[in-house]
Amino acid sequence: MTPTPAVALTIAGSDSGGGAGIQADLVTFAAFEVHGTSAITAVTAQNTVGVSAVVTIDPDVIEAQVRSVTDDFMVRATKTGMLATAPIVERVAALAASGILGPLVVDPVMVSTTGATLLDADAVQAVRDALLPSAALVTPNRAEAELLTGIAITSIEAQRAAAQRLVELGARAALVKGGHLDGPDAIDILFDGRNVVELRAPRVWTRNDHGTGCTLSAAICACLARGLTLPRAVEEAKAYVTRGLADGADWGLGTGRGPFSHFAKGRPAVVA
Ligand SMILES: Nc1ncnc2c1ncn2[C@@H]1O[C@H](COP(=O)(O)OP(=O)(O)OP(=O)(O)O)[C@@H](O)[C@H]1O
Ligand SMILES: Cc1ncc(COP(=O)(O)O)c(N)n1
Repeated sequence: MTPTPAVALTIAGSDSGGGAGIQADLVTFAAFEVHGTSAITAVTAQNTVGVSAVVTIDPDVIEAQVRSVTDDFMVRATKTGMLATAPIVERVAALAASGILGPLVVDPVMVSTTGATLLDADAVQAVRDALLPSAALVTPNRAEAELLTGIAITSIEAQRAAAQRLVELGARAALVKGGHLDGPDAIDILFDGRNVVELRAPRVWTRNDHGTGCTLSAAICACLARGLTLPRAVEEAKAYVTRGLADGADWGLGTGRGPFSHFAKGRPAVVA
């Protein structure tokens, strides 16, 4: 029999194409043998080519979903994804500040791989001012780190500077991802307020990279729920992403930026 799993919560948007958002998060939680719960912030009509419609959910209904989960389950860690609007960011930040979410991984989703806006312009400031102070970790990609810090990310040194700035802004730790920088390796920089760690993996040449950011933050969240330290959680999550990208590199799902593979053989090597 499988022992009772740890519980993680994702507060994010739905991707009808199943590549990113809530769908990627729940599949990733399951891969790490963590029970996944969810609060949906927005419904997107989306596929590998684009986003054709977005409906945001009333903050009261988002809060009700969160409280339904936290009133009944022991949530060990939470991640946020697409938060869409400033009022949603502010409501989620208030829930986080009240202490019911456990360690919070903030993936500051702003634009989809296919170029659609997933966070209103006026919500960026709410992420910076209200949400970052509750984050155990914030995981921006290049463009998100630039918007949040004002630092142009053109090098590893700039990634380090941005990670340090994000910690100054209130996050306990920052992972500035390098998937959108050039070079033979995909290099992410983790700063936990004391140490800088460089995570490096060979770049996989593929068009199937839709959902990698969601998957990375969900995998970190799952590992935190299982009791791993932050550096170990990030290391395990990065390995999961690299393996999945390679596994699905030649897939032909959809005609655009295809979904990431969660079917790589072998279980994630997580020991709590
Ligand atoms: N082609 C690649 N090969 C290997 N690793 C990659 C590749 N692209 C991205 N990564 C890794 O995947 C993770 C997500 O990084 P990225 O910078 O792409 O974030 P993102 O833009 O939020 O993701 P998404 O592609 O879902 O929008 C990081 O660990 C990054 O280093
Ligand atoms: C609902 C939702 N959440 C997040 C993303 C970002 O993922 P990606 O950058 O891979 O498109 C997305 N496209 N849709």
